[in-house]
Amino acid sequence: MESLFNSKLIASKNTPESLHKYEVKISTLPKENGWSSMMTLRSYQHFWFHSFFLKGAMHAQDHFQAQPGDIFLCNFMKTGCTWLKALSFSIITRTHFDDSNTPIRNALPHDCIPMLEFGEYYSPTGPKIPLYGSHIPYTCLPKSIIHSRCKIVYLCRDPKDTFVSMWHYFKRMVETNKTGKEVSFVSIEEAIDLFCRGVSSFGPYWDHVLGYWKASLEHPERILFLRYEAMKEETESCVKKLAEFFGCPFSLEEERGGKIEEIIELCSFESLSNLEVNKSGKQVKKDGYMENSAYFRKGKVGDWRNYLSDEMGNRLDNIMEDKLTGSGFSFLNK
Ligand SMILES: Nc1ncnc2c1ncn2[C@@H]1O[C@H](COP(=O)(O)OS(=O)(=O)O)[C@@H](OP(=O)(O)O)[C@H]1O
Repeated sequence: MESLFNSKLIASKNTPESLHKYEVKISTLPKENGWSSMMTLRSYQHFWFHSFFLKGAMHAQDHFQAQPGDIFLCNFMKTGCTWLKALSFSIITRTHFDDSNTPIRNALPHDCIPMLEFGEYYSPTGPKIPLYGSHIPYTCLPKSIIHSRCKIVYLCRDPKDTFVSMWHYFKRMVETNKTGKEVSFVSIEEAIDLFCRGVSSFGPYWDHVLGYWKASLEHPERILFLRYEAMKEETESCVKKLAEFFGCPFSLEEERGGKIEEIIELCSFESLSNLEVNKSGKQVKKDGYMENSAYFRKGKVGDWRNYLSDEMGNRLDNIMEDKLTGSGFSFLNK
């Protein structure tokens, strides 16, 4: 495990100046007004991106130099990356921190593991570990990630729960904006129409899933494909799988000493959502802020039923199934 800490992080951090040329390019790309007047989406390499993420993604494509020992935690938005980050960070740093002094107790998991498209190539808190998060689709990842053969964990989630989670998250973002302008936000009915057309942050969701799914079939030793629902149902076996995949499996002694349970408990929805930092902390952004509590809404499987009719749910399921046909992956299979 020591080697994980010694891996060299090489990157050029982005700056407002270095991002300017991307802003110019982005302004020429096809656009959709998206879900809100403050969230224009731009089409780039067959996916829809919010300009803010796209700037960072383009900069990463040009400048990010992955190292063979780096590990990327990738997902479409709202499929559980806060949880995956907390678990992965805890697994990898378990010989450096224990339950009482882990940075997870005092920082949002997103502040422990940097996000590639935010241009944060170094974690603001905690040790320099070669873990990164990203929502960038597989085919749009910086080439050095593919060529250096680093490991990738991909987490997906039932599309209906993902959509509902996303709608709530962006609604909250719009409500806390500081632009001083009146900002519109779509109804859930309009939003699902857009989602079903593939128009959502990092959408289409099906192409996002397919990119990583196909890559995981081609390179199973390098890409671990996980589902949120399986993590909920069999958390222990997923945590063991992650540790093995990261190259730091739990020893018998750790297993007997309850290390796995300790990590699962620390990273559970109940525990994380009740930490002071996650109850009252905020992520300050250009146009406002996002309360850390927005990353911990309900954490339930099947919550979509409280917001979508059966007809809306079936429509989304049918579109997803249609797009995934022939891939060997289906959200309808367990
Ligand atoms: N520890 C833990 N366990 C289980 N589920 C959890 C956990 N932490 C966050 N969540 C739920 O994950 C949803 C947020 O997804 P992401 O973390 O991917 O959001 S983001 O893309 O980083 O903004 C969001 O789902 P919804 O509750 O359905 O909105 C969170 O509540």
